[in-house]
Amino acid sequence: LKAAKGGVGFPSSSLLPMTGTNYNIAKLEVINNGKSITEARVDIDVSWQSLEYYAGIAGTLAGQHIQLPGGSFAYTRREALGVCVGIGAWNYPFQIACWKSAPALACGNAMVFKPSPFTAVTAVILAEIYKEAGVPDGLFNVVQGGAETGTLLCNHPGVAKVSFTGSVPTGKKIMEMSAKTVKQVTLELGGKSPLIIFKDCELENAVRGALMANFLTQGEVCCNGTRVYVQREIMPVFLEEVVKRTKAISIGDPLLEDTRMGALITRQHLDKVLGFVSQAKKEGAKVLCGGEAFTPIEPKLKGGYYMSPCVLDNCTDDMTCVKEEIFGPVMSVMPFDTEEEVLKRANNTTFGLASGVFTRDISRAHRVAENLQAGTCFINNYNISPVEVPFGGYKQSGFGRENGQVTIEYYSQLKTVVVEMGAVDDYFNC
Ligand SMILES: NC(=O)C1=CN([C@@H]2O[C@H](COP(=O)(O)OP(=O)(O)OC[C@H]3O[C@@H](n4cnc5c(N)ncnc54)[C@H](O)[C@@H]3O)[C@@H](O)[C@H]2O)C=CC1
Ligand SMILES: C[N+](C)(C)CCCC(=O)O
Repeated sequence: LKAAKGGVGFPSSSLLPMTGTNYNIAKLEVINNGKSITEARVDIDVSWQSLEYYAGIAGTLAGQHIQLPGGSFAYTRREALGVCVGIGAWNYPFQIACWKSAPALACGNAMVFKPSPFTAVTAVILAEIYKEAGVPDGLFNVVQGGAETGTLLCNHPGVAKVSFTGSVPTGKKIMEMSAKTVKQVTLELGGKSPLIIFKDCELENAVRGALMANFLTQGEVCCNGTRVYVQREIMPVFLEEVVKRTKAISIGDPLLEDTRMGALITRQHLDKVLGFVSQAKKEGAKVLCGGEAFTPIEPKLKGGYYMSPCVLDNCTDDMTCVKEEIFGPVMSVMPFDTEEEVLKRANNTTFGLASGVFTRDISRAHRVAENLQAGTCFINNYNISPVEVPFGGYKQSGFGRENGQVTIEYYSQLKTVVVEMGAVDDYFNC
């Protein structure tokens, strides 16, 4: 925890080469994932905040006392589920491991965590941190592997719960496997979230919000607001600003302080994202900037999986780039005229992870938030996720929540104890 906070090293770690105090988890996460060091630091901050938050909540877990007639009473106890499995995605490797294990351990469970094979390293660092903090052996375990390992964990009869972050197709398989022994399931799946920008917005904030909604972690974020609906009157000025700033994003060595966009996760994934851009062009979208493989000047970065962030104009709701999760730095922009129309279009998706609205009209903001079918609605910002605030999906984006007090309910079960203070009824008259 100390290391996460300030770069204080762990003497016992075999994985972290110690070169002073600044070789910290964030740096390792950059090497793990490819995101910029500036972002990785935020991820690690959010991670230790999650550990502290649930450590605090652990002492507050309580049941209810219910009085019954005749002096009898009942009480409820919040108890652990048992062994919980966490299966993580590669976009927020350390943070996901914390978001799952912190509430799990706070509720008295053990956790077996399987990171994505693309980002295997930092979950092991978390295990070392827990060990140093005094967590007994076996309470938090990291198992490495891919789909086969995940399948074994989900089918294991000794596992009480599976918490999964990843794609919708894998989430469906997890649910199916878990059904065999009635395991509880939390699913944090994909999205194609709408971001609605009204003409009365604070434009500067709306433009910044659109960048936040699309370009963090190279666009590989499940709750990204990739369908950007802009009220027609402000479309030209919005596009001008958003394109100007998108072009100015510094892409390159993610370990450098000035870099704001690093490399995508794999060559295959980069090709997939570039394929979405080609398909968008074929379907009539106009590339206003980016959407191409990018080669940084430094020779050592040649062959890296970089691409320039892309803004697509002339998009319509039926295009592939507007319907499917791209999971890369590609923003699709569409005009709208009325609130009623845009709400219908925004909700016309099988996903429901997040949503956003920019407006200065307070009534409109809350009305839109109420009517958007998504687990989160950001008003006048996007993609901020304080640990106190529940995060999770509607529709095929999943169910269950992470963060916030409510997550306790997803990692515990309620026992009712009924106490008779009088005689037992002679009901059978014998
Ligand atoms: N919602 C989100 O945060 C994420 C969404 N995705 C989406 O999924 C796409 C594919 O990325 P992947 O890493 O292949 O995601 P994925 O959903 O296949 O994998 C996520 C995790 O599940 C594990 N897994 C895969 N198949 C499994 C199975 N049958 N049983 C149990 N565990 C299994 C993986 O090893 C990994 O740890 C991305 O391009 C993106 O569109 C990917 C990562 C995160
Ligand atoms: C931290 N935040 C909100 C940008 C993304 C967290 C969800 C994810 O795992 O993609």
